[in-house]
Formats: sequence, C-alpha cells, structure tokens
Amino acid sequence: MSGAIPTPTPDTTRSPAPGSGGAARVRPGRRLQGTLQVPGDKSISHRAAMLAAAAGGRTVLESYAPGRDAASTLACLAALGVTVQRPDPGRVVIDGPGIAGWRAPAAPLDAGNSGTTMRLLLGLLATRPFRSTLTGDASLRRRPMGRVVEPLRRMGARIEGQDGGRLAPLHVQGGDLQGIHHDSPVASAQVKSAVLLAGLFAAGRTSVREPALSRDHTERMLPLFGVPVERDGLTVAVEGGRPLRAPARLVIPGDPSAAAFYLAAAILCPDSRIVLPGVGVNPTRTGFLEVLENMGARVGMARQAGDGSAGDGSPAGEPVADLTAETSALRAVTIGGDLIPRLIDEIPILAVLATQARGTTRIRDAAELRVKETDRLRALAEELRRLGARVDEHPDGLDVHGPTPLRGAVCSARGDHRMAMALAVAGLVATGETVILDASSAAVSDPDFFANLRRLGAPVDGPDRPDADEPSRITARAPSGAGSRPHPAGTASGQGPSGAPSRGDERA
Ligand SMILES: O=C(O)C1=C[C@@H](OP(=O)(O)O)[C@@H](O)[C@H](O)C1
Ligand SMILES: C=C(OP(=O)(O)O)C(=O)O
Repeated sequence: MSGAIPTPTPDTTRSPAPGSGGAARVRPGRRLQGTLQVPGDKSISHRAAMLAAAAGGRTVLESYAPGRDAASTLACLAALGVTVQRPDPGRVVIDGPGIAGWRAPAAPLDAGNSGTTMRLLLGLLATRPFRSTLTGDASLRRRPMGRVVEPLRRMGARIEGQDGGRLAPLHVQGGDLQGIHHDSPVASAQVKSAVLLAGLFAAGRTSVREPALSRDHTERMLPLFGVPVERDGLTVAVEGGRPLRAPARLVIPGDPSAAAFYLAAAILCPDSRIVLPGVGVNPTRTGFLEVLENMGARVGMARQAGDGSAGDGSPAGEPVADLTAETSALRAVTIGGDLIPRLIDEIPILAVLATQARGTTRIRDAAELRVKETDRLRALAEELRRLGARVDEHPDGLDVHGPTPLRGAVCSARGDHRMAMALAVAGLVATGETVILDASSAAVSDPDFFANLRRLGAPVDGPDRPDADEPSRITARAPSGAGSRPHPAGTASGQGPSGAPSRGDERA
C-alpha cells in the first residue's frame, strides 16, 4: 500500500477575473428535474470521422460530438484535403477520398487539447508517404506520445519529436509499414487504436495485446467499414490492405462520460430525478454505472433493442440505453484493477460523489490520470480540499473520506474539461457560492454543460457558448423509450471484461 502524498498549501491568492468569461458561479442545488439529450460520444465521433475520411465515399455522421476535441479532428482531416461539411451542429458529412487521396498538409495539424485526435491520427499518418506535423495546446504537448511512437516506429514509420519523440510536436514521414504484434504495457484505447489504424494500411497482420480491456469502439466500428477484426481474449488483430467502405450513415450514441456529470448532479441534489435518453452503454464504458449501483445510488438503465453487434441494425455497432438517476444516499466503495479503464474519465466525478458517501472511498491503479489534460489526481486532491473535502493523494489514486459538508470557495478547473464539470457538481452540494475558474474548458467535451445544468434547475451561471440557451435540447416529460436522438438499437451485455490489472506508470 502506498503512502499518502502531502499537498502544498492551496494558492488562495487567485480570484476570478471580474467579468471573465471563463468562470462559472454555482450555488446549492435542489430539485433537478427533466429529460436531457447528452452530447454524442466523443470517442466514437473521432473514430467515425477518421475512418470515414480514410474510406472511399460519403458518410453522414448523425449526433456528432459537439465539443472542441471532436472539432479538432474534423479540422485536421480538412487540412489533409478531405471534404468535411457540417450542415447543422449535429450532422457531419464526410466525402472520403480514400486514404490514398489524403494530401500533405500545408501547415502543422493542430489537435488542440485532444489526446485521441493526436494519437489516432498519428497511426493513420504513419502510413502516408508524405511528411506531416502534429501539434496541440500546452497540455497536449506535455502528454506522453512515446507509447504510440514506439510501436509505429517498429512498423517502419519515421517519427521525430521533442524528447526523442516522446512529446509533441511530432513530425512523421510515413510510408510502407509492416504489420507487428504490440504488447501494450498500458490499457489504453488510444494506443490500441493507433496501432490498429496503422495496421489497416500495413503489410500483413497487426495485433495488439493490452493488459486489461479498454474501450473497444474501434474494434466495433471497423466491421461497419468492411474490415473484419479478430479478437482472442485481450488480443485484437487486423489484416492490412483491405479497402475501407463508407457505411453511408452512422448514428453516434450519447456519451456516457458526459452523462456521468448530470447523473451525479441528480444523485447529490435533494428531490431530483432526471432522464437521459439514448446513452451508449458499451460494457467497456459502463464501469461508472456499476460503481454507482455499488454505492447505493438510485440509477436506472432501460436498454433499447439489439445488442449493438454489426448487422443487427445498430449503426455505430454500439448498445444504447435510457438512463435515469434520483436523489440517493451513498456509501463508500473501493475501486481498482480492470475496472479502471472502464471508468477512466469518470474518476473526477466519482471523487466528488465520494465526498458525500458514508466511509472512505479508495481509488487505486489509476496513475494514468496523472497524464490526462492535467494531473487529475493532484488536481482533484487540491481543488476538492479547497471546498472542504477530506482527500488523501496516493501515487496511483485517492482516498476520499465522507460524508463531508462542502463549502463554497474559489477553485480552478486547471484547463481540464472534466475538472470543470466535476467542480461544478461539487458546487451544487457546497454551501454558499462556488466559483470555478477556467470553467470554459468544459466546452472541450460538452459546450452546453452549464446551460443544460441550468435547464435542469441548477443555480449555475455560465460560461456558455452564445447559442447555449436555445431550448430544444430539454423537455420536462419522461421519455417514451426513445429520445429525439436517432438511436442505434442495442442492449448491453452487462458482462464486465476481465484481464490483468492495468498499469498506469508509463510516462514515455
Ligand atoms: O480512445 C479514446 O477515445 C479514449 C481513451 C482514453 O484514453 P487512453 O487511451 O489514453 O486511456 C480516454 O481517457 C480518452 O478520454 C478517450
Ligand atoms: C482524456 C480525455 O480525452 P483525450 O485523451 O482525448 O484528450 C478526456 O476526454 O477525458
């Protein structure tokens, strides 16, 4: 068992810049009610756009993720000569020239804040016979890229970058790659996907083994583009050289990682009940829902028809459900091991829930959080303590002691969208006013987050995007089983994956 890490004294000198568009103000919440369409899944949107661009023919993507990360992927594809149109905010039309039609970009490709954009696109660019540069914002330029550069170099790609290619900007000169087997030391869907995407255009077979199952959206989507994928336990493989066929239309399910913040808000605020129709419930993403149940939360999942497998009519190959959450008393839980990759992006909001749960919640095997948009373990420990929470930081996790009354204070999202949203939910259970600096970073994944919270009845002020008050996304009625999103049909198996514990200690 690792020892707790002491935290430096909080910086109390920071205060919100007057009139700053980047801050949010949150007061105690009660009676959150309504039905809310969550944004389209960010992970699935990145993959759908990249595969559509690499295929020949037109693909229409419905309910494409609205945030800045998914927009970064579209901008990079357009810079590679792919025709990308967005006739309305939820719909993206991609006329794929086939990957052979991609052209050397005139300027560095900017992945912004998006790790998924940089790592997955690097896999595809490694197969192109031209030189390109991938860069990103200051946060992304600190995140480890060696984990994808190393296997791609072994396949034959020439990649240079800061710190020997461990950090962006990355310069890639691709060409004829050879398929490899990659034993990934980290349970990362980005690593797995980058290598498999390169493998699509490499000679022979490419396989990846991961230490625990990470999200499997790439594997589910490839057959929809005409490429079979073989799975044997924790190993997944593709044969190179098969042309990608555009599937005409893909419907992106609601994002369970975005849903998590609204579910948590309803669970924590008195007299609340909300409904989220059409949320993806792929078992590699539902760890959070399982933990909520173990904490005693009143959450419901009404699965839609089909199992999400290719050919059953579910356009993105993903199971979908309508989720509900009600005000609940919570008890502490211990989480770690194989569960971590299945709720990796939900740990910030789980830590907030844990402040209100009876007992000590222990989170372990989660050192990967230190290499996300910010060091999320450090950020959670320090920012939640500002609100009065009792949190011990460990090298690979947190202990959160609850229940602890929170009090409003000035805290910072540190440029991390998931921190912004987690702190906003914490503010709803804190006394007085909570000010969240840098809250506009929520737009990286959910630009309507603050407006949506307000529509559910939460006393929250901005920052909102200019059109965030258009009223079409929320109604007061319960769903009839299908929301306004065109749903992929499907049900979750509810079966958790198994495998060796994930390792989060890699920094390369
Ligand atoms: O493949 C993806 O779409 C993602 C994989 C995860 O990252 P890692 O693969 O680095 O664990 C996750 O944290 C990220 O938000 C999205
Ligand atoms: C880690 C995340 O995304 P990415 O790695 O794509 O930046 C996230 O969305 O929480």
